[in-house]
Formats: sequence, C-alpha cells, structure tokens
Amino acid sequence: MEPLRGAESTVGETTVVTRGCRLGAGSVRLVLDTETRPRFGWATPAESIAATGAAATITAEGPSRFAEVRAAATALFDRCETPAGGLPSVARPRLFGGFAFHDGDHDGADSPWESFPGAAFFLPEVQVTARDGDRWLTTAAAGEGAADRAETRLAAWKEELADEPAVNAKRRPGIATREREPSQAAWRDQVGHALERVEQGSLQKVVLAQALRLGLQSDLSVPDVQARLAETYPDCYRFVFSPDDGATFYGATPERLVSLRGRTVRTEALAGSTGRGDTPAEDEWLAAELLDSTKDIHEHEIVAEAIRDQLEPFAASVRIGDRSVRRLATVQHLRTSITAELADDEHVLSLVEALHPTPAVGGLPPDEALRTIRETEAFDRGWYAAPIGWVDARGNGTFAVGIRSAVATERTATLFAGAGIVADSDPDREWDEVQLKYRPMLDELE
Ligand SMILES: C=C(O[C@H]1C=CC=C(C(=O)O)[C@@H]1O)C(=O)O
Repeated sequence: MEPLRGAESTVGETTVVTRGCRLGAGSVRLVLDTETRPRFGWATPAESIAATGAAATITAEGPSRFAEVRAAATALFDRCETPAGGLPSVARPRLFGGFAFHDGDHDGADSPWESFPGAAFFLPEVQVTARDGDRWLTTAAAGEGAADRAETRLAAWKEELADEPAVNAKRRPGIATREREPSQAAWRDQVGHALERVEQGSLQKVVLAQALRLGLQSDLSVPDVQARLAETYPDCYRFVFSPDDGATFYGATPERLVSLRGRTVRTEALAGSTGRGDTPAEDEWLAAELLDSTKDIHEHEIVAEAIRDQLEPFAASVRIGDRSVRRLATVQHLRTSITAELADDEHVLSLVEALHPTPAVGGLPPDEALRTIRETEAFDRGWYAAPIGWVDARGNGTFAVGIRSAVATERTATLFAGAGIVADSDPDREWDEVQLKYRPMLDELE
C-alpha cells in the first residue's frame, strides 16, 4: 500500500482494521523468521514481540521527523478500527520503528544505511506478543476488504503458530575480514581534537564513535543472534528492524531512552564505564573504583542533569534515583534511574524528540557536540545510538537507545560503539572501552 508519509500523509483516506486473539504459551520466533518485510523484533524481560508486513507505513526526514511521525501516528490510530469489545492492552496494535541519529544526511563512504530513512515506522500486518506465559496474535489490514483480510490473516497465522519448529541457534557465521574506522592512531588524533575543544571551553563532553566493518564467512541469521543474546543479555532491550529487503539493524542495548505509561515517564542516565573482573572480588573492586572516579562521575552527571533539564518543562515532578553500577556481560556502567510525572497528557514521541540525543550518545552543549561528531566521524551513524521502539494509540510507548548494535546483510556486518570524551579522558583507555562495547555484537559473529 501507499506509504503514509509524515508530511504528505495519505492517512486520512485509509481505514485500518485490526483483529486479535489469544494463542497460549510459545515463542515469537516464527514471525521473526518470515521473509516478509518490514520486520521488527523487540524483547525485554517483560515481553517479546515480533511483527511483520506493513498494513501502513510512516516515513519522515530531517529535524521535523519526530513531529511528523507523531502527527501521522495519531491520524493513523484515529482511523484504526478495533474489534467490538476491544483488545486487551497486550494485544493492541502498535507502530514499530525508529529514527536516524542525525537530523540531516550524513553519508559516509559506503554507508550500510541505504534502506533506513530519517524515520520509519509501520503498523504490522501480523504482530505476536508474548507476555506472562501467554501469546497474543494481532493482525491488521488497510483499505478495501480490510476486515476480511485481517480475519483471514488471523486464521492463517493462528494455524501457523500452533506448531513451533525446533530451532538450533548455535551456529555463528564466522568473520572473514575486519576493517576498523578509525585506526587507533587516527582515534588518538580525534580524541586529541575533541579534548582541545574541551580545554578551550566550547565543549564539555562529546561521545565519539567507531565503526567495525566485517565480512562474514557464512550467512548471518539475525533471529539466531537474537536467540543467543536472550541468554547473554536478558536484561537488555533486544531489537531487530529490517525496513525492506536490504540491511537489518539489530542490537542488545542496556539503555532506555524513555518509556511512557499514562503520565508516568521512566528514563535513565547511563554513562561512565569500566570492564568486568575475572573474579567476583575483582568485579566489586572495579565497580567501587567506577563509583569513585571523578572523571566518570563528571561524564555521568552531565547526562543525568541534561535529562532532568529536558524533562522539567513537561513534568509536575522529576525524581532522580541514586547512582549505582549496572553490570553487563563485558562492561559495567554508572546508572541513575530517572522518573517523572507529567503535568499534562503527552505523546511519547514528544519526549523522544526532547531527549534525543542525550549526552550519553551526543554531548554537551548539544549543538557543539553534534558538530564535533559530524566533523570527526568519517562514517554514517545511521540509526546507531538513535531511538528505536514502539508507540500505541494512546501515545504510550517505549524507546531504547540503539547502542551495542550492528547493521547487517547476509554476509556483512557493521558494528558501532562509542565513548564519552570529557576533560581527563585518555585516548587509549577510551579505545579499550570501545573494544569492550563491541563485544556483545562481535561475540555472536565469531
Ligand atoms: C555510546 C555508547 O555507550 C554509552 C552508554 C553507556 C556508557 C557510555 C560511556 O561510558 O561512554 C556511553 O555514554 C556505546 O555503547 O556505543
């Protein structure tokens, strides 16, 4: 069907019909394995979702992409007919997608992001949600005969999902070639230039990233990778998005940008890192050192304060939790949870727009940091470190920050990772930190 573009939306003409039913226990893997595009996967400790096929799509470009998607999403849900009696919240249709990191084009050499617009969302033809030991199937169809098609789809997928094929997710593709951007020598120069700006006082913090381009020895199965990441990173947001037959963006990110339920906002500051120890005692020692590190606390507080400042105009109250250590398989981070109660009803995409990019992935002041990133990084960030997630008809939703991520085709993968540069940052230590942040994606490929 016609894409529903943010600016030139055709949504007003379209009626979308949704249907849903309960399926019972099981996984959502079969939907992720489908050849149909777009496809989206989302897994948290609370729920797993797989979605495929587009009953409607929304795309937008440039700085107004957040507002355009918000307007098109609202218009689309206004045209959505749900079954009489409604659907339980777990089974309600959602729009899945995300945004590019930068406002404008940033075409580095050989960008792997060709099939990723500035913003892309879709209302899936098929959505399966697993939560609390149950699975729910939701189907949608648009235009003429929509109700019949949504019902036929429901019956067909209900049957399809009754049998779960056994899958062996153990095989990794293997790595044939590696290409780093930048080299370690060039990185030292880049961090040196950023530090000069910090010393001059025009910049407090900038997050510089690196890219690792891999050629793979055999075909990559992203659903297999996601199954393995569920074992190693169960507490992270595990996501997969293939907008079309081109590349797939996937990752296991520890960082929530924002979630909104009613008027309750949950977000966090995650910045400041150290490694894992070989023993529990060494882990504890590293965590204690991190909690005591003036440089890391400074790097972290810039993020916590910026998030509080961005939320305050929307909020009746903002609560900043205690600083703690978030321990992941290969790294440990400083983390502060931040919650807010909104003064009025808001759409989650308004909060996404206000918060992105936090200084955990951009820097401070934001404009100077973004300029430094554009002038320094010789590759296209694409959707790396940008908001990815879902939104529903009520304007609720959850968005993660797309770090610990890769963009891949069957035989190539480009991994991204970055580090916050502040006064006192040491280029070689930051280099080592970036290598640790590649591990979640790298370990699943080699
Ligand atoms: C930018 C990344 O991590 C951010 C999140 C946690 C800790 C970070 C740090 O210590 O630099 C970064 O701000 C990345 O993983 O690519």
